[in-house]
Amino acid sequence: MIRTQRLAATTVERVVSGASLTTVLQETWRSHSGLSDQQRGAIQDLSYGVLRFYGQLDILLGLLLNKPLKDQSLRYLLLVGLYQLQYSKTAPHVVVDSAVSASCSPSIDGRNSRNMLDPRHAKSIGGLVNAILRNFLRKRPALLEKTAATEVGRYSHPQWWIDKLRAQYPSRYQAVLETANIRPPMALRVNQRRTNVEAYQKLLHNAGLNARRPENEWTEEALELFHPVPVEKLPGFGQGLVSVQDVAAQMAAPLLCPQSGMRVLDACAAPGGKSAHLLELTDLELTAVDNDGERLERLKQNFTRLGLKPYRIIHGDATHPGEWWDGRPFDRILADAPCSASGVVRRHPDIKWLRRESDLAQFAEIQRKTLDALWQTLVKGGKLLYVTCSIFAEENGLQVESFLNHHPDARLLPFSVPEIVEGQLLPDLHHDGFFYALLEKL
Ligand SMILES: C[S@@+](CC[C@H](N)C(=O)[O-])C[C@H]1O[C@@H](n2cnc3c(N)ncnc32)[C@H](O)[C@@H]1O
Repeated sequence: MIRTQRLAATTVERVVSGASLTTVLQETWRSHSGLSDQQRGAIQDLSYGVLRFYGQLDILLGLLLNKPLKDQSLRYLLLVGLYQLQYSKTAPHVVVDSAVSASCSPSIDGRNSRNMLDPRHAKSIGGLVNAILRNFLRKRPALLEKTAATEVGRYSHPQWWIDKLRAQYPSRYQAVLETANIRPPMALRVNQRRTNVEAYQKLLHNAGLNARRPENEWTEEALELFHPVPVEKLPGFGQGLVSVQDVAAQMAAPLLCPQSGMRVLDACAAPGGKSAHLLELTDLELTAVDNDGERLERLKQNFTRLGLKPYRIIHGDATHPGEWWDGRPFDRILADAPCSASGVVRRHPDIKWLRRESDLAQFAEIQRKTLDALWQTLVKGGKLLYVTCSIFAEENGLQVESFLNHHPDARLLPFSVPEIVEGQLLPDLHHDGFFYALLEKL
């Protein structure tokens, strides 16, 4: 466990310094190729867990320290230890002993080598780690109460994020914040070109995996697994029977109401989840555009796995359609714009610590440019579905309001889904947070 604690600590440290969790983990797997599946799973669990509760753990650690720690790697190791003591099933003495050993053994990445050179220093660091973690165990109820007296400690989100949600959703912000710290379910989209929900549910059952239809009736193809598993364990995954996709994300394709033979543009398409769903539903002349070449490769792999054939895949910029558009207007456009991703924090707990409040204005500007540019490529009478996985009004309701003010030839169409309130679907235990606006060109 020493190694997993250390690597998780390094991972969290790098994320808090500005790197994305997915990127850091990928680099860790590459540079530590000898890790077993179990070790990888443990490092991943610890890193996700610490980031989920980073606000609370950071305040707890502050209460346990007499003065701030200079050694940052030690600080992150202690956060990992506190997370394990509070949230994991590992026996407390195992967590503490392992953290003590991890703190005074030579670092995996070489940064702690001075401890190895000076045994007295190593001993005093080990003693400090032991004292802090045992102090937490002794004084846990009082410390937790003190931590929960602050909003950051209670909700483990940055204060600006909490303030914004409180202002925008006065009666629902607490539930939204609490839900964001709960592990998400694993939702599947059954490829109706290859099988159907009932048949796939049986396949899952035969493989010892149980799944249910989601309570809402938003999409016909969704299943929710009782227990998440790696995709390789899903029967027929490689043969394209199924994809992993949140239930709320599965609303996009039906909301766009595509009809057979239509010219459809997915302008921010990679890695292709919503494009693939569109093609699974209907025969379309689908153009998939994205400005990220690597993500487009993943889109191509997904289409191949699912047996789907788009009309064109274009490495291009949605804000400059003149560079790739053939001039024939589209009947339907999906604009799943880049956004803060504040609605998918359960799946990506790093997001809440990486985002700055000032990022919202930048996202809103890219979204505005994307909408303005794509509108020119839509046929009269055609529909554009604007989507974000954000829960902030700046990227959602306010963005669409401003668009409608500047485009007299646009009309906002209503949805018949009661959970979508003014376009916003807030996250809950069963799905992520999304925003949807269906605009018709008059
Ligand atoms: C929310 S993700 C799309 C997810 C995708 N629709 C799906 O369901 O799998 C947003 C995408 O927009 C792409 N993007 C960002 N800016 C873009 C631009 N100016 N032009 C085209 N694509 C862009 C990003 O590379 C990213 O893949």
